[in-house]
Amino acid sequence: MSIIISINNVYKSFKGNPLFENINLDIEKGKIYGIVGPNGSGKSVLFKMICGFIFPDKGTISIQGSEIGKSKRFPENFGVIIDRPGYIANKTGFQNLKELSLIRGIIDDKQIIETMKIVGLNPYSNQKVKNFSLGMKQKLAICQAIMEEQQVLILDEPFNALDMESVKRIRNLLLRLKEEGRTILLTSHNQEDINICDFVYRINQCKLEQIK
Ligand SMILES: Nc1ncnc2c1ncn2[C@@H]1O[C@H](COP(=O)(O)OP(=O)(O)OP(=O)(O)O)[C@@H](O)[C@H]1O
Repeated sequence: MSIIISINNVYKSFKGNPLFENINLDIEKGKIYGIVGPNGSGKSVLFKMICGFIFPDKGTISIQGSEIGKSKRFPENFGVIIDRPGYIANKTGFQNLKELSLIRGIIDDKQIIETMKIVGLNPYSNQKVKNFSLGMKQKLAICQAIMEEQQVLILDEPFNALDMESVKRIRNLLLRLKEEGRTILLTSHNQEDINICDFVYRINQCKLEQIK
């Protein structure tokens, strides 16, 4: 068993209100983890701490053995959807993904086009992102999270705003990515989405309670 993310005795509060008290979790490579809990229970905060966007008050989070700290960069090889990504409104979906791909410079146009087709977006469309529906923007967010074959996917409500057929398509895609050995953490309020998870944890009274 290979542990890719390790959460150790993490405590996090905002303005004296605790969200997490001494939580521990080891995330195994090549599995899908679901995090559930009511609105405001801390799902997004947990994901932000794993990505190093915010820091625990106490405890540590390690990615493949190296601790995320204030001096460390965003973990490499993470594909992330947390909050809605900012897009360049006057550019097409392809142009937006192309801009993002230039940051790391590791994929070519063909890979962007392939990824767009996989999620059900037309890579050749002239439609600008400002005219995209919510579901189309969500598909674009999924594209940026997976297009560089990121090995860990941190997906906060990835099925948001998707129609039923698209939800099925993305669920199957995530299962396929898992078979390739990618590790996926997701949140959802829908039980059927949670069914694709190997392990499920519920945030309950500031703890992570395993329910699957
Ligand atoms: N930067 C911040 N400063 C202060 N409070 C914050 C901050 N970020 C999150 N919170 C608070 O932490 C709590 C948990 O927020 P979070 O967004 O993680 O909830 P969630 O479980 O993802 O909810 P939802 O299901 O609605 O998406 C909320 O009460 C929120 O107001």
